Amino acid sequence: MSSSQASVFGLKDPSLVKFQGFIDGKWVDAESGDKIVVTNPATNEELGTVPEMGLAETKAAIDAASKAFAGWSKTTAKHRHDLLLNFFRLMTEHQDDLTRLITLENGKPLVEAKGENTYSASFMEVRISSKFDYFLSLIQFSGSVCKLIHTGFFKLTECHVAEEAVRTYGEHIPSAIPGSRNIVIKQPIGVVSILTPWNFPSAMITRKLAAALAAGCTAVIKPPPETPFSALALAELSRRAGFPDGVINIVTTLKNVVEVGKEMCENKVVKKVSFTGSTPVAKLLYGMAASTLKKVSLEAGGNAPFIVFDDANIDEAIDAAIICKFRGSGQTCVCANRIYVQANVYAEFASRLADRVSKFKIGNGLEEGVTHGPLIHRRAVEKVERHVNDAVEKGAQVLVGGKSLPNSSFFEPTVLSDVPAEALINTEETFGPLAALTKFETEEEVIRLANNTDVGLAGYFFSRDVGRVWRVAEKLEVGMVGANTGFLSQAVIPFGGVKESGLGREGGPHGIDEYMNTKLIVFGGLGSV
Ligand SMILES: O=CCCC(=O)O
Repeated sequence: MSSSQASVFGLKDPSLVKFQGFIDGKWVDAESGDKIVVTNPATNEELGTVPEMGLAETKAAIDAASKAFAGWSKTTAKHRHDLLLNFFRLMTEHQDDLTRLITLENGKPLVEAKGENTYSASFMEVRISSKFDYFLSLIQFSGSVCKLIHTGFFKLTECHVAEEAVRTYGEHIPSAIPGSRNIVIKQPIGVVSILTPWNFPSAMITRKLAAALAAGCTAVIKPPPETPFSALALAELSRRAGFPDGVINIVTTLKNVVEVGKEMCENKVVKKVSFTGSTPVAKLLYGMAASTLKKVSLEAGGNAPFIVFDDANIDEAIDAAIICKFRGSGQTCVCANRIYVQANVYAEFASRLADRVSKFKIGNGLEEGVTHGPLIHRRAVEKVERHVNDAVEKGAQVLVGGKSLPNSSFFEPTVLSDVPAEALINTEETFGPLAALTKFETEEEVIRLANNTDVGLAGYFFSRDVGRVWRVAEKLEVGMVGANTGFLSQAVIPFGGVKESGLGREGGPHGIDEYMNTKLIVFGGLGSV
């Protein structure tokens, strides 16, 4: 592709738009010459193409990562930390362009895409003001959410993923054997395969990559075919930041995804697989990685309950439901999927939520005033449609929205009330802008409903009763609980789920550990010293 083709993206720095994969520090096409067409989900217009890579390119990328590991794993933690900070600064410097790329290929409005870039960069380094920027973007997005900001939040963000590079401490364990010492050290695990989804084209890469790089690992990344341009721009910035050839490699694929994924999970050289996506795919990859007993981090599907008790602050609960349900047009793995509201406050909550949702403006995320973009493709729209129709057939009422826009990837932000327990939405993650409200009577009943699912990523609830807050937080079968908040995501938290939502934790000190081996060294022969 020529620079004039890159100019359709309208970036200040068009050289961030890459139409090739990235292997061993070089921009490369597929051996076959085949291409994947990438479209803008808001307009269905073609944005450009990337190579349809296969087994040969995947092996080459793994080989490059393996050669690079020899040198990269021996660099000092301080050196890796400094390069990660360079990466962070470049992501911040090119914020406008990276934001625009996310909107163009994913569809989310610019204000949200900017929030994603800030979030994404924060995996490299968290600045206090950068998290503040993220919340500002949410304020614009949701109206009156500013009440969610409190000073304690900023203190929590003073720990950085890049900073964790210099904190991979070992241990000394007093020995049970006379004349010996037990020392435990941490070593980078090796080549890492990273497979990411389209809902966060940038942040789901850096959440894994920053920790891998900080630990001293090298990586082969397979971005999703819907949103490869953000990934390729990150590769370009990693080159500018000074990461050596082969440390970061990107293989783009669509049709060959099965053979590429299999190689990424089964190749003996790869020592760790990190995946974010659906539970069925997580299970497949887990099975493949088992053939060589690789370490895995799997962040899979959620079906988050969002519970409003009648002692809650209803204003705050509504603000939180808006963020929690409609962020990314509902295409976020931690989005509320089932909203349970206690009988006494049900009518008020339902009508006020519907009123707020009726004021959303859907459209092309590049346009001023648009609050919500399209879904990623028509298949995603069809799933939301199926869930709405099923719930309505089973007795639910449409309070607002309920329809798709013809021949497009847009679905009206929707609120359904009186959704029965047997509706599909209660057992499957919708991944769309559909708030499904169900009335409940007692705490015991709602805990049973909330936990009645095979997955357990995030769960949220609102209550001002301190005893209940502790009780419910402990009883929810999820990896992450929002108690009086609908927003959890930060670079420093242990992000991950229980049950069929996955394995492992990403982010902060827990995240870097996933990319390291623990080694014991027993020093003997020390006599009586
Ligand atoms: O969709 C998965 C990740 C969402 C987040 O990090 O907030």
